[in-house]
Amino acid sequence: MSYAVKEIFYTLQGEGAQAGRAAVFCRFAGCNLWSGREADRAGAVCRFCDTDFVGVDGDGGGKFASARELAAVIAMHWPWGGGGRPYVVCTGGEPLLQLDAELIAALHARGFEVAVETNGTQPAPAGLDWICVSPKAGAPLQLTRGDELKLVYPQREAQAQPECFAGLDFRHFFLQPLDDADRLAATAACVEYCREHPQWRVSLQTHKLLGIP
Ligand SMILES: C[S@@+](CC[C@H](N)C(=O)[O-])C[C@H]1O[C@@H](n2cnc3c(N)ncnc32)[C@H](O)[C@@H]1O
Ligand SMILES: Nc1nc2[nH]cc(C(=O)O)c2c(=O)[nH]1
Ligand code: SF4
Ligand SMILES: [Mg+2]
Repeated sequence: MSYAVKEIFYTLQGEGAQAGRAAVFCRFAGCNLWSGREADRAGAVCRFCDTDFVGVDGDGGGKFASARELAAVIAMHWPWGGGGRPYVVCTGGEPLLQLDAELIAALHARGFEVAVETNGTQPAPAGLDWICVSPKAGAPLQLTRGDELKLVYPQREAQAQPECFAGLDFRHFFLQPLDDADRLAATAACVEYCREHPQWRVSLQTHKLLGIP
C-alpha cells in the first residue's frame, strides 16, 4: 500500500480527552465528504472544515511507497529520550481512506501508540489504540464505538444532534464549538448544552488558543 500525506508535524494534541499530550500528527491527503476546494464547499456533505488537506505539499508531506517508509519518517519527528509514550495522531482529510493494519503495525513496531481522528464513515482497521469519531450530518456512521465521540456543535441538521449519539459505545462524549464567524455563540451553546447534559464535556481547540499547529 502507498500513502498520500499532506503534512507531518510535531505538536500537542489540542482537542478532546488527550488535549495537552505531545503527539506527531500525520495528516493524510483527501476526504470523502469534501474535495477540499473552496468552490465545492457549499455543495459538500461537510461544509465547515477548518483544514487544508489537498495534495502532498505540506511540511513533511509526500507520497510514501510503503508502511515502513512512512513509519520511519513519522518516528523522525518524535523526541526520543524525552520520556512519555510515543504518540501519533492520524488525521486528515479522512485518514481511514488510507490508514491500514500494515501501517498501524509498522508504527507499533516503532513504539508508537496510534490514534485516529475520523468522520466515522469508514470501518476501522484492527489495532488502533485510540479512536476519536466526529460525526457529520448526512454522512451515515459506520463506526459506532470507540474512545471518544467529538461532535462539532451546533449543527443544524436533525441527524447531527447530540441526542443521536449519546447512546453509542464511547468512553468520552465531547461537544467542540464550531469554529466559524459565530464561534463565540457556538462556544456559549456548547457550555449551555453541557451544563444541562452532564454526560457531555466541552472540547476546546486549545492549539488555536496556544498559537501552535
Ligand atoms: C479536520 S478533521 C480531520 C479528521 C476527520 N476527517 C474528521 O472530520 O473527524 C479533525 C477534527 O476537526 C474538527 N473540525 C473540523 N472543522 C472544524 C471547525 N470549523 N470547528 C471545529 N472543529 C472542526 C473535525 O470535526 C474533527 O474532529
Ligand atoms: N494541535 C492540533 N490538535 C489537533 N487535534 C485534531 C486535529 C486535527 O486537525 O485533526 C488537530 C490539529 O490540527 N492540531
Ligand atoms: S470530514 Fe473531516 S476532513 Fe473531511 S471535510 Fe469534514 S472536517 Fe474536513
Ligand atoms: Mg485541525
